[in-house]
Amino acid sequence: MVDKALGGAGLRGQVAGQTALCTVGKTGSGLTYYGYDIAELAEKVTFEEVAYLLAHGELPNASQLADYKARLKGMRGLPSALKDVLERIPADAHPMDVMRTGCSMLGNLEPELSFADADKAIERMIAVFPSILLYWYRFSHDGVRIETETDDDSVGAHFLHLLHDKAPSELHTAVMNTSLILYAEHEFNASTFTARVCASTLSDIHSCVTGAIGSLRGPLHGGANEAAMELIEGLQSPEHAEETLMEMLARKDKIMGFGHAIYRESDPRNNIIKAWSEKLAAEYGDTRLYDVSVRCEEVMWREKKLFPNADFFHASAYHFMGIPTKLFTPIFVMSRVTGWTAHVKEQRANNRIIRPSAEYTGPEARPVPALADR
Ligand SMILES: CC(=O)SCCNC(=O)CCNC(=O)[C@H](O)C(C)(C)COP(=O)(O)OP(=O)(O)OC[C@H]1O[C@@H](n2cnc3c(N)ncnc32)[C@H](O)[C@@H]1OP(=O)(O)O
Ligand SMILES: O=C([O-])CC(=O)C(=O)O
Repeated sequence: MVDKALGGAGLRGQVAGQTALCTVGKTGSGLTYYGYDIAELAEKVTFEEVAYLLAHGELPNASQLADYKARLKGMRGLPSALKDVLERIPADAHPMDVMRTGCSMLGNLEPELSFADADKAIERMIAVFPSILLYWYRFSHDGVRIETETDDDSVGAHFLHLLHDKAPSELHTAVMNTSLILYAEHEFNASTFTARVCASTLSDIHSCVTGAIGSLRGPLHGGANEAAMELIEGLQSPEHAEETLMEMLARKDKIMGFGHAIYRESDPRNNIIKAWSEKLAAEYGDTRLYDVSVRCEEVMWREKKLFPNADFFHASAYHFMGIPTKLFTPIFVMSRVTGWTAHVKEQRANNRIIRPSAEYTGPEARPVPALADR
C-alpha cells in the first residue's frame, strides 16, 4: 500500500511490516507506545518503566519495577577486555563510533547464544551503554579511569553522574528521564528498520543494535541534534537567528532539527522537550540559546511550514545541562536501544527474511567484452 501524498521514494508511505509497539502520526501528530500517549508517559512514569513496557508489553507493577531497576543497577560494570578496547579509541573519535564499537565488543564478550537470552542481553545493553560511552570519554578527555558502578537510581542519573563526577540535581535527573522516554521508540524509523532487517536474517541482537547505531549516526536521523546545536550556538540573538535562517533558506540549505518523514504538522515530542529547555534556560541564567531556538521555530513555520522535530530543542536542553555536543546522539542510543531491541523481539516472533525487490534501471543484457576490447 502506498500513501500517494507522501510519494514512494525512500519507501515513504509503504507499509513494510506490522508492529504492536508504537503508532507515529496516527491522528496527524500523535505518538503512542503500546497504546500509551507520549505526553502522559513523559508526565507520569520513569524511563525504566518505559523500557520495561517496550520489553514486555505492559507497564511494570511496583515489585516488577523494583526488580528491574535492581537488575539494571547491577549490570553497569565493564568487563576489563572492553575497557582495554575503549582505552585504545582516540579522543577525536566520534562517540557514535565508540558506541558502535562498544556494542560490538560486548557482543564478542557476552554473546547472545540463544534467543532465549535476549532479555538478559537487552537489560545489559540498557545498563552498560552509559558506562561504555563515559568510560571512553573520561579516559580519553580527562585521563581518568572512572568507576562505572554508581548507585544512581536511574539510567539518566547514572549518565550525568559519570559525566560530571557528581550526582545530578533533581531538575537534571527529571529532564534526562523525559528525554530518554521521548527518544525510546518510533516505529519503522531508519535505525529501527536497520535492526529489523538484521533480525530478520536470524542474526544475534548485538549485530542488530550495532547496525542500528550506524544508521542513527547520520545527520538526517539521530545526528540532527548535534547539527542543530552547531547551528544555534552561532546565533547571537533572535534577530541574528532570523537573518541567518533566511539566508540559509535562500541558499536551500537544510536546517537540521526541522521536518519529519511522517509527521506533517508537528512532532509531539517537541513541545515536551521545549518546555524543559525553557526551564533549564532559566536555571542556567542565560536564555540566548532558548530564545534563538524559539525564533528559528517561528521562521521555519512562517517560511516553510516546517516544525521542530524531537532533536531541535534537545540541543539547547542538553547544552544547559553541561553535556558536550558530541555526546548528544549517543544519549539517543542509550534510549532507543529499548525500541530497537523490542522490534528485534517482535520481528523474531513472526519472522520472514526482509528482502524487497528492486526496479532495475541498468543496461540491457549484454556480452562481456574481452579485456583488450574495453
Ligand atoms: C529523531 C529524528 O530522526 S527526526 C529527523 C531528524 N533529521 C533532521 O532534522 C534533518 C533535517 N530534516 C530532514 O532532512 C527531513 O525533514 C527528513 C530527513 C527528516 C525527512 O525527509 P523527507 O521525508 O524527505 O522530507 P519531506 O518529504 O517532508 O520534505 C519536503 C520538502 O521540505 C524540504 N525540507 C524538509 N526538511 C527540511 C529542512 N530541515 N530544512 C529545509 N528544507 C527541508 C525538503 O527538502 C523537501 O523539499 P523539496 O520538495 O523541494 O525537495
Ligand atoms: O521516525 C523517524 O523517521 C525519525 C524519528 O523521529 C525517530 O526515529 O525518532
